[in-house]
Amino acid sequence: MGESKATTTKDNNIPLIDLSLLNSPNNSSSADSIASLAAEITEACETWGCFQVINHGVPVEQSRAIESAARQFFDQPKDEKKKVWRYERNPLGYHDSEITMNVRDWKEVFDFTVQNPTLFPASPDPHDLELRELVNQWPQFPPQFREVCEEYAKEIEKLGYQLLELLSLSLGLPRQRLNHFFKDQTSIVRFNHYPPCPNHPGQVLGVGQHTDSGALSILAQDDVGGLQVKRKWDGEWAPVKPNPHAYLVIICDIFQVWSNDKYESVVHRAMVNSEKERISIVFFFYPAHYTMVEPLEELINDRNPPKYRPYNWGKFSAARRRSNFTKNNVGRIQIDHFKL
Ligand SMILES: O=C(O)CCC(=O)C(=O)O
Ligand SMILES: [Fe+2]
Repeated sequence: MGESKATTTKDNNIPLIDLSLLNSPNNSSSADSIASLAAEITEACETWGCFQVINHGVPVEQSRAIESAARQFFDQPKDEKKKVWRYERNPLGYHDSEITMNVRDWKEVFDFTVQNPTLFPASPDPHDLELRELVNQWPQFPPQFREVCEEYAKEIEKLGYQLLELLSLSLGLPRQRLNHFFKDQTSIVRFNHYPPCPNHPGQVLGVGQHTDSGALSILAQDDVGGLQVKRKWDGEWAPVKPNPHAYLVIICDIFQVWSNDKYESVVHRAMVNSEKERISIVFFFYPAHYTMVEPLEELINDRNPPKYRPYNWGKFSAARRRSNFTKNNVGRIQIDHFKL
């Protein structure tokens, strides 16, 4: 008999975690049941660097409303969308020319922040202490676009905190250990729209392989499919099958640093479809701009010394944004630059 190395999660199925314990009306979650949820998350993060959640508490009407608003917005002529064009001083709104790892992506995007306005460094220069207020740009059409986005942001932020607390427990830390980093959060909700790509579907990527730079990303996608995550144990691409009831939770670079590499951010990409357009909606949970990101002191010791030197989230993120505008991200800043 061949030896079986299969564990519960090391197959082709991204772990599915049920959060009904936290989101049912009369939830009487005991410490034990929360601990077992946290243990599921530990395994998922170590094995995959991502997991799906169901019974996540975000009302279905709100996810439907935001998907429909995104679709109606992108369906407009380019000139209409350009009325909320993002520019370097205020990088929120619409744009269509993102570059991932030096390759132009086949997509258009609309971004808004969860806190409006959001305080952010004016430049990546570490000596420049000037801050700027980033202000959302709301389109006139579809009507209620702004309300739909703001309502959704409140719900997805609640889920973000629930996941943050479970992740903190999953690392053996107090439940609210990480919450303070998000007091003045710089989080963004992003709509990604990938038009059909009839000519070169094999060569063009909707978004090239990358890791997300924040703490976690919470991703919803429509029924077309195309998102893939890289399996950590063999480097193969695994498709994330569309599930209208689930979000994909992605461990991002900040968790990799906080956990001193116990959790690694997951590499992912989106393929284009030759016939169908595709939409995804991502919540990027980002801490306050002044956050110094470094391995958490409780998780390091003589045998496990810090693997990263501290970096400033706002400056890091400003440098990433600058490289999007210069359309040249050769040497784009990565957490590897802070590796000890
Ligand atoms: O559209 C997708 O499924 C992936 C999007 C993504 O990875 C991103 O926006 O960072
Ligand atoms: Fe991503």
